[in-house]
Amino acid sequence: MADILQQLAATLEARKQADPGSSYVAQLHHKGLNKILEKVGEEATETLLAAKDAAISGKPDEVIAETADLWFHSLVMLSHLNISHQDVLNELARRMGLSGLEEKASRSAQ
Ligand SMILES: N=c1c2ncn([C@@H]3O[C@H](COP(=O)(O)OP(=O)(O)OP(=O)(O)O)[C@@H](O)[C@H]3O)c2ncn1[C@@H]1O[C@H](COP(=O)(O)O)[C@@H](O)[C@H]1O
Repeated sequence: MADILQQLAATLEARKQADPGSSYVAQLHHKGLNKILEKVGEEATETLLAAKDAAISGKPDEVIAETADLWFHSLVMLSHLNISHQDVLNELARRMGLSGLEEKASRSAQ
């Protein structure tokens, strides 16, 4: 999993210098942050619609494909902002073993 993210992130970084005529990722960078955010929002909506459908049909294919689209466009967003995907993985690692309920309670106690 981390390997795939690593490989994809390296490709996304390289595509910043690529020709928008021959690369979808270069095209997104060329169009700018607003276009990238539009795609993230669009893919998030498509993911939740696919999840609702999957809950009814029991078929996971569409929700898997839409989640991949969402993760991919989120990685493009991070790359555009020069934020490493590794920082997100580190944040998830930091949270390992920290109960979401405990974390929420510690916030409201502050
Ligand atoms: N993982 C992906 C990936 N997932 C989804 N997509 C593209 O994301 C787009 C999703 O947009 P939509 O489904 O909304 O389709 P659309 O209607 O064509 O999009 P818009 O016109 O609305 O922008 C499609 O064009 C998909 O092909 C991806 N494009 C690229 N990658 C990875 O990025 C690498 C670099 O891609 P290029 O920059 O194109 O070489 C590839 O080798 C892949 O590893």
